[in-house]
Amino acid sequence: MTTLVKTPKGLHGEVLVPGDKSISHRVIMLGALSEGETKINHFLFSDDCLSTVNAFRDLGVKIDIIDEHVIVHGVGFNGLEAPKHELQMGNSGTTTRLIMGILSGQNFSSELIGDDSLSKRPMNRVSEPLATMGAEVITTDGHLPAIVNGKQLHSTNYQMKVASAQVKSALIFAALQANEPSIIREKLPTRNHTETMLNAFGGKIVTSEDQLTITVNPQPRLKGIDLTVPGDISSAAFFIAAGLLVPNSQIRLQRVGINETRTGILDVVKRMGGNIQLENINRDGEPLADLVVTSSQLTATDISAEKIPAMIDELPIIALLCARAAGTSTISGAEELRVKETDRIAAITEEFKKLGIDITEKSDGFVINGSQDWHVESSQLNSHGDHRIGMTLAVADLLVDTHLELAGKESVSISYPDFFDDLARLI
Ligand SMILES: O=C(O)C1=C[C@@H](OP(=O)(O)O)[C@@H](O)[C@H](O)C1
Ligand SMILES: C=C(OP(=O)(O)O)C(=O)O
Repeated sequence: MTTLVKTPKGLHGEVLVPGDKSISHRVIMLGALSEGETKINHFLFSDDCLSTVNAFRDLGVKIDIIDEHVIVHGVGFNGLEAPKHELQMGNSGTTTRLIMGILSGQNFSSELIGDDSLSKRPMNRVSEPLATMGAEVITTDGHLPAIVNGKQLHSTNYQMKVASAQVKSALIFAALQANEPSIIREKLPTRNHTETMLNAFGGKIVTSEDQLTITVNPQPRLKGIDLTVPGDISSAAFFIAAGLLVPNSQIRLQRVGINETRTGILDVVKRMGGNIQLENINRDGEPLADLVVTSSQLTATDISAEKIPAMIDELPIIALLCARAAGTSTISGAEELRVKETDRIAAITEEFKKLGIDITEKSDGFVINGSQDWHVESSQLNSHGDHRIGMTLAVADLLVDTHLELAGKESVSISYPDFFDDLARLI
């Protein structure tokens, strides 16, 4: 891979990890639905989050970007305007599914379109539960393009069928516009940013002690806030792996979000014997810490369904940790990976085999026999247009002497436009 020095002698330095993608999407949405201004620091300027910014601009919301800061001039739930053309969702599943919940309760219709990858991803997981509230989301055989015909919504008491923060959040956004309180029951706890952020904006969302039942009180008057977005642990994950796997490394990852619905990777690394120290922990609002990562010898682990939501986007890079660890690791209950930007189970298996990794594809995950000694079978790697596969392969490149080519490396701009620059600075 042209930008990198082969097999570096160790990675050293600090990375200010870019803003959290999930939180960046939500702060634009909540800011738009609030009264007054929302001022955002450390917003993630990546393609996915810009899809959210552009969609809300198309809905009549003024959003200023001044230097590195974003100011959303909120219009309230009743202030969105009918878009003059289709809303372009780009590659972003989060934008699409959350906005469906918002648009379902408006008094106009909207059409949502997306790129080829997004147009293959399932949308009936959102349109069907929304229909229990009287919403009308008309998909194309369960996919985009979709038309959302805004309706007066009523409350729901809904048991979720998939463990998905996107589906949960769509239902919460719709429930805010309903006439009575709604109850949403999760299968497994998923990231809770919508709930915690809504409460910070003045909403009343109550989560049960086991995190599985969410009660949404409708018709809140939301007020804009000032927010500094924490670093994205899903982006930090690539440097966590690089720091652990490249011998003689020590890296400090600054101001990373450590919300416990997202830190599955930290638990896995600990179980595998990896050395990550948390420093400068700050628990005002979304918790943050610096992560200090030191090269470690890893041992194999098993990851099953109940652990998956807290590390769903980190599974490609966790699979790489397993590929380097001593022993046989299994990842199961991860069938959701098949409906991400690409089929991540198939893509990881195909690309890891090129690297000489002993990996077996399962319907819901992998079995991986780890080794420090891979015999590269093909140097022509492919991101499959998926940012997380691309960054995983870039970390793998640090571990082999063979010159590798990565097709589709530009896909990193979906969540981490400066990824290759930040990596190069550590070498
Ligand atoms: O709500 C969110 O911000 C996200 C939820 C997850 O998707 P699912 O809800 O489909 O699990 C995750 O994979 C995605 O990157 C971001
Ligand atoms: C799955 C992801 O995002 P989204 O669903 O928003 O496209 C991701 O970022 O890995």
